[in-house]
Amino acid sequence: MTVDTQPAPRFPDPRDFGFTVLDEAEIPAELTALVGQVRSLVDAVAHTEAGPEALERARAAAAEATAALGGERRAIGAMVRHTRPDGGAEYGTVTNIVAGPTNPAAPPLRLERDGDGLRGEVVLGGVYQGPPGLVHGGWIAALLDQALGSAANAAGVPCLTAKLDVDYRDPTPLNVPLHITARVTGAERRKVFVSAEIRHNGEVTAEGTAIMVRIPLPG
Ligand SMILES: CCCCCCCCCC(=O)SCCNC(=O)CCNC(=O)[C@H](O)C(C)(C)COP(=O)(O)OP(=O)(O)OC[C@H]1O[C@@H](n2cnc3c(N)ncnc32)[C@H](O)[C@@H]1OP(=O)(O)O
Repeated sequence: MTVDTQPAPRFPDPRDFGFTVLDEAEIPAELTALVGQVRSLVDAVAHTEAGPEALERARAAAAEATAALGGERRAIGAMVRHTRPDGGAEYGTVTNIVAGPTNPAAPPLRLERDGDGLRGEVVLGGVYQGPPGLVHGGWIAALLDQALGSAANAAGVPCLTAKLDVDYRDPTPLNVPLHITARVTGAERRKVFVSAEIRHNGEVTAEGTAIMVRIPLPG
């Protein structure tokens, strides 16, 4: 493989390309608490065996909570900036389905730099179930895609996934810590090659490799 490009040291500021960006510190604590509460609600609803009266009370309370938000919506594409301890900035969409801090449907997965790559830990509960007691294969792919994309983007250039390969090596259990690692393994022209693993108790349950393609930026 020819490695003929070097990653740029800094990811471009999305504001320069017309995106709204908020700093993660600007997310109100009340919103973070609400997101956590809704995650608990989704888990409770998915697994409830409550009777009709309790279900109707819960539905009415949920409708009231929806109305309380007043229809004020953040724009699609809004981004959030995470400032690393070294002062560098990382960006993601604020409602990213895997890692978005305001998305109750996101587990969420938080990835931190670790040497040349990224690592993170996540616990997926019953709402991520596929086969009995196991994480849905599509969500395993989603976790890997996020880790792979984040590793490529952490190298400093915006990329999109062009090709994703997932090797499901062992069942991935629910309700246990899953350790995720990802790293860039090479680059060739606009292609960035990345590799990631999900481990439980030190054993690899799934591996992913991807070809990410760098997006040409205006100017
Ligand atoms: C900001 C923080 C982000 C946080 C992480 C987010 C993680 C989530 C990541 C995602 O889920 S991204 C969303 C899913 N992916 C997409 O929606 C991408 C859809 N596809 C496209 O938009 C285009 O196909 C793409 C930009 C990937 C490539 O189109 P281009 O027209 O720009 O590229 P082109 O066809 O010129 O190919 C450039 C190189 O890539 C190679 N390539 C393109 N598609 C490929 C493919 N599918 N498989 C293998 N190689 C591929 C192609 O062969 C070529 O290689 P060479 O330089 O060797 O000639």
